[in-house]
Amino acid sequence: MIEAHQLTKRYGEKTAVDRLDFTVRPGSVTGFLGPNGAGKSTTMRMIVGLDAPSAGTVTVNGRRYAEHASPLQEVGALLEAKSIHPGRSAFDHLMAQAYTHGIPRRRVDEVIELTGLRTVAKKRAGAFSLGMGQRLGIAAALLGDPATVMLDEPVNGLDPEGVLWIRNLLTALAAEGRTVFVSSHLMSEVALVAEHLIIVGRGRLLADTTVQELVRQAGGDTVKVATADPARLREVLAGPGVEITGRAGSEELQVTGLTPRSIGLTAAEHGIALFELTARAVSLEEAFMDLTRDAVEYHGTTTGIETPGRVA
Ligand SMILES: Nc1ncnc2c1ncn2[C@@H]1O[C@H](COP(=O)(O)OP(=O)(O)OP(=O)(O)O)[C@@H](O)[C@H]1O
Repeated sequence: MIEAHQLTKRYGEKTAVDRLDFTVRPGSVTGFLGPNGAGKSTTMRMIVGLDAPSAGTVTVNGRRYAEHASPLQEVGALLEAKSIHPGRSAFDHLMAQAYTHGIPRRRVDEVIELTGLRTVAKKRAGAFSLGMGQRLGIAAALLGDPATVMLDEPVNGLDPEGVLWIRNLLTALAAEGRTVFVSSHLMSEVALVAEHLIIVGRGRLLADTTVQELVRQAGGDTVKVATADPARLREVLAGPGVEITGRAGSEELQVTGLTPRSIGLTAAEHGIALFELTARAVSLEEAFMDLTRDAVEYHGTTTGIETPGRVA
């Protein structure tokens, strides 16, 4: 479990992390999302004591990282800046870490197996591909068999096979009851593994939510219906929990609270012809962009490319 209370980091004038409050719980994957520069890496560095908070606190399993007798057994982290000796083999790198933390050799063999590094374990880490280097970083993070696993942008630059491997690994670690905290600036990627989402922008907490809830808040699932008689269709569809909008004079209606199937059946019952019946799920990417639009530091200036607006 990771708990942040009013966590703040200032670099001179710049507030990189601004009074963050959040809890990351065991047993599921929590996505840590935000545009570039939102403060994700800084927050993660503070979690493992690599940066000191300017104010507030963050604890792992109830204590600050530095207060744990065996921190590697509490939290395993893959952060962006890696410190792997390029001349050393993957095995030697892991052994060196294990040795300094009182971890048995058996565990080194286990993490090598778990991360699929067996065939390259004796090769120089400096000659590793990005994907192999990432696996080695994850092997190191898992060395202490930690209850909490934290990965900063783990799929950056990986090929589809590597992305899939990490996705499955994260799901498996959470299923074992671990706390899994993973950062990304891509909603589509996180939505595939995470249940819980912590979204930040310019250092501030923008949302502490679930994937489902975010979709619902963003307008849920809307059905677009086109008919020659929108006024009558409105009448027959009206009911509790049903919301219908549409511009005056337009053949198009936007309906929430009904499935395309029930709209089609009701229209048929009343002899109303439909020209179009399209389910339009609000994409998570759109919901995320809506939420973070004001927090993006650098907007492109290309005209004519716009994010599709939300359906009211
Ligand atoms: N050591 C530092 N000195 C000064 N400013 C810093 C330092 N580290 C980070 N920052 C600034 O703090 C802000 C947050 O940076 P951080 O790297 O935590 O964001 P991020 O969400 O991880 O972004 P990205 O997705 O690009 O990695 C940025 O504006 C960054 O420039």
